Amino acid sequence: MQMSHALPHGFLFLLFPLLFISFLWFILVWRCKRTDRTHAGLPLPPGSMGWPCVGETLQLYSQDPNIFFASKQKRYGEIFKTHLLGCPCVMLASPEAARFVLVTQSHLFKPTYPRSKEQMIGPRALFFHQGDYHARLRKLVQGSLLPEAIRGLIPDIEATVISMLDSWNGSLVTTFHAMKRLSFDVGIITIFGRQMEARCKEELKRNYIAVDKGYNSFPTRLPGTPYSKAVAARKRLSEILSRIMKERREKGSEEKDLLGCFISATDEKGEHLSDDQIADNVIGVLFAAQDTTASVLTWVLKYLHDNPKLLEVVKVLFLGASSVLRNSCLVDLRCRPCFDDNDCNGPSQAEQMAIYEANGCGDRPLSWSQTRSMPLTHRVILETLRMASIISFTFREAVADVEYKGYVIPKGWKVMPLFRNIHHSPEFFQDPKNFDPSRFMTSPKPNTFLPFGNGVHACPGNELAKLEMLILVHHLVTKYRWEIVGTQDEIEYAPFPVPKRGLPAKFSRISSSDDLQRPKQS
Ligand code: HEM
Repeated sequence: MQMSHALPHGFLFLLFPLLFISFLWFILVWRCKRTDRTHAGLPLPPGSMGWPCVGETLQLYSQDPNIFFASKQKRYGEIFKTHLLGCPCVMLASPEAARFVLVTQSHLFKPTYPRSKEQMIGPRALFFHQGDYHARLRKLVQGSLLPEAIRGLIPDIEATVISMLDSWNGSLVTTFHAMKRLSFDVGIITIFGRQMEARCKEELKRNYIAVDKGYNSFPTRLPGTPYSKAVAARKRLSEILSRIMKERREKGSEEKDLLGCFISATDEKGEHLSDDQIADNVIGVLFAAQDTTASVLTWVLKYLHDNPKLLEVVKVLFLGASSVLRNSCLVDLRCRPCFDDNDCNGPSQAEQMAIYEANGCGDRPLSWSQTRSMPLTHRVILETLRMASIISFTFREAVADVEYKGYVIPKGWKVMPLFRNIHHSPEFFQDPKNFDPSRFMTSPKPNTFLPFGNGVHACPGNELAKLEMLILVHHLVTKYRWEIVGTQDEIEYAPFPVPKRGLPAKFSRISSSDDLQRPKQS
């Protein structure tokens, strides 16, 4: 009796887990088979979906994400599938594929962001949208960021750069944090013009910093967590912005800054944007502008620091000095066309010290045309954008089953054009690991250089970002030297890649008798 009783118990004890595992296995196989079958007979792209539920998320986060993407591309080619953060994804690593998703078939791929991030920035910000609403907002933002619109901002950006550099003099600075402060201030100038009251700016800044801190934290409303503090700060930001808008409307002011454009804009029915729509877009632009520009600026400083001969040439590339240049740059710059006679003849090639001297050693402000005549510095910025590729990829979601090169990208799947893989491919950029601004002497092949994205959502702030960088580099290299402190080659993700610990560096002002006035004749 006892025996016959014991047997079924032991059997059941084993049977239930076995049944449960078989059931899970069946669901998994069935789901895979079903997705493989249901898309017009086309196969899914090659690749691995990893473990049930977690997919390949652990593999991605347990190593440098760029190694994850690069090794996948090596194994599967330019299009492959994976499963990350609970979502099936297709990754695309060719210029042609990036153009397909972002430009030619962009209507089949909508922008997609985690809900918590969308709520934090504001769901009416342009980058969450497609179609008419997006086009309307984009026209306004783009209009305020065109070269004609931003050239008037130079004196204010320059004043901000000069006072910031002065405040760093003699101190140890976390470069990335300092650059964040700079790009925040430039964002404020662009949105609110030069008139903003100091008290109001401080209030905006304090709350914006709280939002920024909570933005990448775990999204829980538990009191005291960075996320819940960020939510409260975000609410206060909306209130502050409503107050500013009310004051402007009451005064009847017709400012031409971005906020002014938002306030005065009407649609075809004559309707204005609501305060919430404006607030979400103001905060959206600040977010889009700050960490991106700050990360790239941090890398510019790192690359210039690591390439002293290049720094020398950026400072002092002056007329008819090709022989001097050759001596100074041949040493380790692998004298390519940009550093020989062809490149240094002609006034457009005289670089930072020449501009500094032409402006009475900094007595007169930079002009727009001077910022357009910094070709080597400009190439340094482009090469930094390529090398650092701070936006390694972007996300879209397929709104229908889409066929690409004989594969199906199923509706609802995330689609990720991999900018960094393209920027680091030897097929498009020879010797891609080498920092070599001269490669931008000729334009890159179409769709191979996408630091600002491409298509309807491409970055409208790219000219402003470059202008800010040119102004900073001008004042930095003509008046300061900087030494990086501590480890130099590790990277951290904040969330964009930046040098470890934000690149701590010591800045010191150079007196006019110092060695920067003329290149060393080595
Ligand atoms: C070096 C600095 C910057 C980089 C690398 C950068 C990069 C990008 C990229 C790659 C996109 C497209 C994202 C996508 O397609 O999913 C984008 C969009 C955007 N960027 Fe930038 N950006 C920078 C600076 C700025 C600045 C300074 C501003 C504004 C002042 C700005 C405003 C925007 C906005 C509003 C969008 C969304 C456009 C839309 O959805 O239509 N960005 N940025």
